Amino acid sequence: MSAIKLRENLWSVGVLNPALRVFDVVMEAKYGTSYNAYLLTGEKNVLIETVHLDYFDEYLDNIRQVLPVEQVDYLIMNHNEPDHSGSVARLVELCPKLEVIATKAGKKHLQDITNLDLPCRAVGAGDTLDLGGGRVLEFIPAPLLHWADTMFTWDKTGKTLFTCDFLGAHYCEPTMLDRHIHARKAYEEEFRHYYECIMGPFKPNVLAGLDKMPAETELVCTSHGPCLSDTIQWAKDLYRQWSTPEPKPRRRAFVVYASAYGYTGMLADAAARALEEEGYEVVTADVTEQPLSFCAEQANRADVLLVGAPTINRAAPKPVWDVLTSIDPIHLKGCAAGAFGAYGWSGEAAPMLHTFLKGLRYAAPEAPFRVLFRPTEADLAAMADYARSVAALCTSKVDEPPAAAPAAGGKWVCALCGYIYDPAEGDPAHGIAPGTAFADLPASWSCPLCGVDKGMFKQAD
Ligand SMILES: Cc1cc2nc3c(=O)[nH]c(=O)nc-3n(C[C@H](O)[C@H](O)[C@H](O)COP(=O)(O)O)c2cc1C
Repeated sequence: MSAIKLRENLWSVGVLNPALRVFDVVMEAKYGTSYNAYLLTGEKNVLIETVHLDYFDEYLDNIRQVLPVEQVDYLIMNHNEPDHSGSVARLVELCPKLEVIATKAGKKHLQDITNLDLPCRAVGAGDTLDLGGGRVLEFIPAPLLHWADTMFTWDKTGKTLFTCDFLGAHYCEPTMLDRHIHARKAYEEEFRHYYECIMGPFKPNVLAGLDKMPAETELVCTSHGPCLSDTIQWAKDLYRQWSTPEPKPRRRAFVVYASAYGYTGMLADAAARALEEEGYEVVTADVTEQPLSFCAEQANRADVLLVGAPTINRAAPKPVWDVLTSIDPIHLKGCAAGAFGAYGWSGEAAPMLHTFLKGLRYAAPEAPFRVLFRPTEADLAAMADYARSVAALCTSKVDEPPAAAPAAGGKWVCALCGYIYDPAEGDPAHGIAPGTAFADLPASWSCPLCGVDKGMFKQAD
């Protein structure tokens, strides 16, 4: 793909990778992808993103179709995953006077990815870059969309928002414009697939990101797939719909199991009955009868998860693992889980499942529950007790009322790395005196451990 003029002073200089079929190890890419990058020209010339290292030469050719690469003044990195930042080191080699711009977390990622001490300016909310000629870029941090370092860059003059992965899709559109997509249905499916795999784990951040998009945006330049102009509202509406939590009047439990001779199934039924009596909305599924997609969805929406498997050849059978490895572990706060199963002599399955669930950071009882061959009535009663003991560990909320305005004096915790800001201690290493309330920290303050912005902190329980 060559350089494409998108607007006055704005060029697409990214590349297509139509042969890609698997992205980030786990994500199918039926139609390949593009590594998008943009060049803003004027008194100062600005590149936004680089591309995957394998495509650096093509990227360079595209830039050179517009201007000599040595004339680029700034490189803005909205997000530093290596598919976008992979070529930064080579670009800096060619343009030693280039100044790189990223969030504080982005600067750190970039240094860890290039292993170089790059000339990088860290920017935060409201910071701007004056390009001369009346063109000023504004930076809008939008953390965890989908990395800690993510930000949007807003070009008010061109009414263009550079969103990196946000609103993107793995799709090759050679013209780079949504209005030219021929296989519309295929693109829409990829748009959804991309949301589910990349943005889905960060739904609250997606809603925050939508609210940060300037209303007058006319062009959205993403980092994968076509730029959006005609379909901005369509894309925003879908992101909002997919990210808005459904009402949850009751806690949900999912009892999922496999069973060769029905013994583990008997335990599953006893657990489901007990949880129903506890007031839970309960779904039960045998993994050999229900599709993995259904089981994965139920596991991800459950407040309490009970996983059962017989021991088969000293392990739990694969279909059960398929469900467990489909769980998105990012938002399991408050959720509880337990493992159970029938066995014949060695009984490894339930302990293995239990260890895995604890590894995902579910609240879990001390031990799994297992029974030799066919459960007795006493075993079924004990299984019901076990299910209740798991439910007792669940602390997830039901239909949470809108968050009250945070009190100024309490502790705050970083959602990314767990660092706790204690007003009593302050952060003297960064000029914050003991006794400074979180609300009084300057907007430029960031997490001393991982570098994310203040906005990533939540009030500690
Ligand atoms: C092919 C096969 C392999 C098994 N391997 C083990 C094993 O390694 N260790 C064990 O404790 N039980 C083993 N068992 C016994 C089952 O775990 C036991 O029959 C259990 O009660 C089955 O429960 P279910 O009816 O829920 O499938 C095996 C059973 C089968 C059919």
